[in-house]
Amino acid sequence: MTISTRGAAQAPAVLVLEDGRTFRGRAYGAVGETFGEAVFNTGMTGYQETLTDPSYHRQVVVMTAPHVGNTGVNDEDDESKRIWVAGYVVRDPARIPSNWRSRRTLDDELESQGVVGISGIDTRALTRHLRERGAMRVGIFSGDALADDATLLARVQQAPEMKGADLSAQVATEEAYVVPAIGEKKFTVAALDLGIKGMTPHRMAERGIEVHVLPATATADDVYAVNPDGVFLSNGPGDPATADLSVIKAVLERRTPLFGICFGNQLLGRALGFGTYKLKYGHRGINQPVQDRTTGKVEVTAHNHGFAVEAPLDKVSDTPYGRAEVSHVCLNDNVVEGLQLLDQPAFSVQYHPEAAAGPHDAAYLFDRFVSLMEADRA
Ligand SMILES: NC(=O)CC[C@H](N)C(=O)O
Repeated sequence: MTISTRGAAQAPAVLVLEDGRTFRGRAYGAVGETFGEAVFNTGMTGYQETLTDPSYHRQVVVMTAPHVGNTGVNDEDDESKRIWVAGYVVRDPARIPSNWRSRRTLDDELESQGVVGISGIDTRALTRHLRERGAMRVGIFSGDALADDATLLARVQQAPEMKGADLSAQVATEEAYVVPAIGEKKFTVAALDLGIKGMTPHRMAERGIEVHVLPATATADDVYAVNPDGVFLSNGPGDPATADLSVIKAVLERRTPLFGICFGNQLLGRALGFGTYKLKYGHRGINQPVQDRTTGKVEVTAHNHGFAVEAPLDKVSDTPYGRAEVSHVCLNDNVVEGLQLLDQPAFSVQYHPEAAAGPHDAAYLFDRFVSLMEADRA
């Protein structure tokens, strides 16, 4: 058992929002300074998956769950090779992790990976502030980085914004790699890594798909070099308005079965001619209600998105690649959560059917992708 000796003994830390609101607490993880976009995640479980989700690159994540770190850090649940969040904000860190898989404490893991965090602040007040004012830039400062409030505020206001940020290439693999099919191989999929989570190729592999994960900079020639039955567009950080759409357009031209998740949904939307916009504070958590309008069924789903597609909910749209419609919608706020083309085998969702962490209600979407590839072959 590892007992954290820190907690209240930690150095003072301060969190400064770009509108000047300030919260004082204790350093959690590394001591130092960090900047990013302040966003809140409402998941009661799954902090290890959250921390290692590359889509959180350059974001400071505020956990609304008041007690974080209870199950420590294990060697199985990482979604990528490292922690990506730019900073971490918790109310009450667990000092004694308790789980049969736990190998390290969360604060030790944050410290060893150099992730600056803060604990002991009123995360409910901070979340309500972000909900009312919207996601905004933030800084966390401790140790030598502490200074007077005006100096810290000026530094936060100089940090880069999320709008306009082109980040996929910073988090994606540089080299292509293959995730083999589990059991009999039935299909080959080329997956564009825009910030992919490890569970996603695994969910495909479980269905007999050999997944060729390609760098974010892959060209259409790279995609077709693997002779794919289908193409997959991953999740990823940053503003979808900055992404290059040439590969997606080439795939749509050739009518290859296409499935996208999250950033992938936004890029498919943009390739179809829809806009994307920044939500006020985004959807981040594992209990978001979504309706699949193609079946009427409601599913509880995992989300992590700050941008969304702007597409008409009440009519079929004509696009350069045929008719398209909104297939999924969030029941909390009517945000577009999925798109499907009616004249060719392409669809996408704004949320996370790979469910790491999260409920498994949306796993059928991987089966839908398999069905499209089967039909395309027939
Ligand atoms: N998880 C994702 O793919 C996030 C997509 C995009 N960066 C957003 O915040 O909306």
